Amino acid sequence: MPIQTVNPYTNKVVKTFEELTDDQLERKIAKAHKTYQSWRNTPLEARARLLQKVAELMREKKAELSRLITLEMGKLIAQSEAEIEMCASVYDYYAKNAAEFLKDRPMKVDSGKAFVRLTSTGIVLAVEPWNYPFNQVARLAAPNIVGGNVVVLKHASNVPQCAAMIEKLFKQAGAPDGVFTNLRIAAKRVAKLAEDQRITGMSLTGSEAAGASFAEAAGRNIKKSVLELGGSDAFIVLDDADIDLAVEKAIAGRFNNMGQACTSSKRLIVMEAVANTFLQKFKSKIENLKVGDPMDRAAQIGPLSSEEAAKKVVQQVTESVKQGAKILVGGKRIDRQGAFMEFTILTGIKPGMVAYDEEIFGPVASFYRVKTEQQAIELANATRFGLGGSVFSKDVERAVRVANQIDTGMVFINKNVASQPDLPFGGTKYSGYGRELSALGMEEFMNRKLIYVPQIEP
Ligand SMILES: O=CCCCC(=O)O
Repeated sequence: MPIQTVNPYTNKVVKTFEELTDDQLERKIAKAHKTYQSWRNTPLEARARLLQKVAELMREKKAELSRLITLEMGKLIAQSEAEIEMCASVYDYYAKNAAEFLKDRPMKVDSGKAFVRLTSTGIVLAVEPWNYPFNQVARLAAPNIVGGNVVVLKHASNVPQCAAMIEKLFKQAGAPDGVFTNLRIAAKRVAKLAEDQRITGMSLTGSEAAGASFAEAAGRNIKKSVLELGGSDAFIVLDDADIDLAVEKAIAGRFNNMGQACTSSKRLIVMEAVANTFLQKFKSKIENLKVGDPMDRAAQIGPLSSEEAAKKVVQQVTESVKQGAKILVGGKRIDRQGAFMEFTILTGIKPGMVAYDEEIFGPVASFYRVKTEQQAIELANATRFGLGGSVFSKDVERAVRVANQIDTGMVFINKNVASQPDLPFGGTKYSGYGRELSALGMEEFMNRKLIYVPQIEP
């Protein structure tokens, strides 16, 4: 994959970038390593101030940064702005809470004194995806940098300008060279980086296949890794749900970012008693939306991230239809230039069909009817993925009881899954392991060091 900006609204190449040579790469890692020696000893207050400054700059430059996201991966401009706001709140959150999260943890011991202290470990390698090109980076960079680690980023090859901009923001905020470093390299060079002893932790958000080879490289080198991979989140609507609320959240959950999120509400599982009402309202809200330039605030449907992405999603739909699924709405490319496809609802999906077995990373809602709560739970769990899920019911205790039986890392009640800085984010099963955000995200690449002072007998 060339490292280049291709505008998915036009499918035109905007700019192509050279990869770093091996020498350049080595110089950047050496610099990051050298900087780590001083950064780890820089007072926490100064590290927190850096994050605050990054947050401020992001808000100041919101219009420019949002346009870059939209240019490179096609997100509707208002959603790009929301990403930048969210991202600034992640930097703020860790700036404000790091001192609390890093407090020594006293241990109960029979004699003497013992505590666990979180200490930094070195360079953390972040391999990040294009779908939230600023926010995915923030969730790894903020807790690690404030914790005293330094970060090197291998970003997706289709968002090189976003990647360069994040490095620039850190510099403008006053970060010493090497605290945050953008590595413009191809994915195939990551395995070699895993062998580098200066790199002490590795985090990847991406596909299951990329995660497996990344974890293998980390494992061979006895390195801690965190994986945030795909998902097939169930969006369960129980028979006592507020249907208008459920419809509103299902639209956001499935179609925000053109359905290109690991936590998109990919499977709508609705109890028979309310299924027709839900489906009719859901369908009516996605018909007759305005298709257009994602830079134009009036557009409601923009392009997918690339021509290949749009082709793949339409092909998954076509294959599912050949296998017996039905298209209720959409299902096709939109007849215009750019990586466009229609918002789609699929019904009649059965095990063995592509739509049942694979993650569909685009604007396709898979609709299922179930008769009972138990069937909803079983269907929700009938996937290799275990990232998130939602349960809708006016009876919160009932919803929590259902949530408790869903095998995922996160379940939201009466809300679509969406990250926020103070909630842990991550999955189980083939969706990966480890957590980002909240206090848990702060610990992944820190050393939980025991310090024990025995009682010296006089
Ligand atoms: O692909 C992962 C998307 C995460 C979306 C979020 O941060 O809510």
